[in-house]
Amino acid sequence: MAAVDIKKGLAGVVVDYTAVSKVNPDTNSLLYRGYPVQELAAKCSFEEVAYLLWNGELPNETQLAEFTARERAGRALDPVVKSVVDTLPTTAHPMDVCRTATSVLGARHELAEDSSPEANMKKAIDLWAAMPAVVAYDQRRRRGQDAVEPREDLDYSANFLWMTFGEDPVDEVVEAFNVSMILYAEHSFNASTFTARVVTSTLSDLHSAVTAAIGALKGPLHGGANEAVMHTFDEIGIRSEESLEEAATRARAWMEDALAQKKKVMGFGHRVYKHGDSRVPTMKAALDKMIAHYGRPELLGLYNGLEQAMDEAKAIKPNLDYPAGPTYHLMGFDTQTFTPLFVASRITGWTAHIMEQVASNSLIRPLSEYNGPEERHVP
Ligand SMILES: CC(=O)SCCNC(=O)CCNC(=O)[C@H](O)C(C)(C)COP(=O)(O)OP(=O)(O)OC[C@H]1O[C@@H](n2cnc3c(N)ncnc32)[C@H](O)[C@@H]1OP(=O)(O)O
Ligand SMILES: O=C([O-])CC(=O)C(=O)O
Repeated sequence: MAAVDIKKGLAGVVVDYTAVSKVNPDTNSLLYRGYPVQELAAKCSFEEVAYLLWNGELPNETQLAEFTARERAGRALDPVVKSVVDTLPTTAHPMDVCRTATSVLGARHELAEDSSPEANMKKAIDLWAAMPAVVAYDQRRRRGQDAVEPREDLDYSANFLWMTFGEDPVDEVVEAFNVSMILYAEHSFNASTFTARVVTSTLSDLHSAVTAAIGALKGPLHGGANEAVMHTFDEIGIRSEESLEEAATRARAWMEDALAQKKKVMGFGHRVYKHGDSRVPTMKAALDKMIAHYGRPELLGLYNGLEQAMDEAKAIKPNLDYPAGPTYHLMGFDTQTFTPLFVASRITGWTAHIMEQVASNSLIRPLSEYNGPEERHVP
């Protein structure tokens, strides 16, 4: 039998063109529609970046005003979604809640079966606008709290924090949250985006594709890693009375032990970047600001200790989920809510890819090499 070149995990396989983003591991850079992500994070609101991903250009003032008005008009918690969420146990994983809510919103959308460019753009904006209410309400109901009404005077990030915590958000926190939303928005053919493109390639609808993408993002080898990072911190033990150095020493010992046991430590490594994730320095700077804001140096100790021990032992660098996890923890999100925050952001990238797939579609259907039993017959 001739040897077949199996590309396990599709590693290194170029599947299609995309104009949405460029991940370049050689220059350690990430461009959204040509713009370096660090510049977008420093100079733009998440709304501007969402507009860019969907339209290919940054909005002018008039376009931004019209776009933000559309987003603000779609923020309220859909009463049917709320009633469905209320039937789910509070022990349900928030990613399952997000996935279910997306499915309900799809089934209820007046353009559910329309995949024209105009319909898909409307569905993308509607879903993106609706998701913070779902994520925020789900965290609140698990804490025994009622839903909070959205505020039209706040931007996307500030309103997200408002609807989650019901308190006026602090500018510094909003800024760090906005950075995380921008950095999480898009990353070429990652597993969840590819999932969305596979579903779209069968000419299925946008909400079906996003529902499937949420399922793919949930796993700890992908978006679920931001939650897993916090579980690592919890396992090591967060001790607020501890100094940075003491925390780092304990974290180093934990990592050495984990690696000796050949454990995979979530928040480290990447399929494409081999010398560090382009987004980490920007997210780490946001984390540093939050550590200073909340006065929690021991978290930086844990962060540094794990990073240094991993680098020394295996030269594997952190990915975006590593600084994002403790940042969201400091802001007050439940650990299980971290990946749904990623969902709210990545809806922009997923749906940009869905629209690109529709515009230049070919059914995605690779081949496999059979290695089961030889042909046989029922006795
Ligand atoms: C936003 C995001 O989705 S970013 C990714 C988030 N995911 C994680 O943080 C999960 C942890 N990381 C990993 O599992 C991997 O690095 C992946 C899945 C992200 C990329 O994996 P791949 O490119 O398939 O590399 P693979 O898993 O084969 O690892 C290559 C080697 O590095 C090791 N390695 C890679 N990541 C890690 C890690 N996080 N901890 C320990 N060892 C690791 C592997 O054990 C393997 O070692 P070996 O050759 O001795 O067997
Ligand atoms: O690109 C990947 O494989 C995973 C990732 O970092 C992302 O989706 O943001």
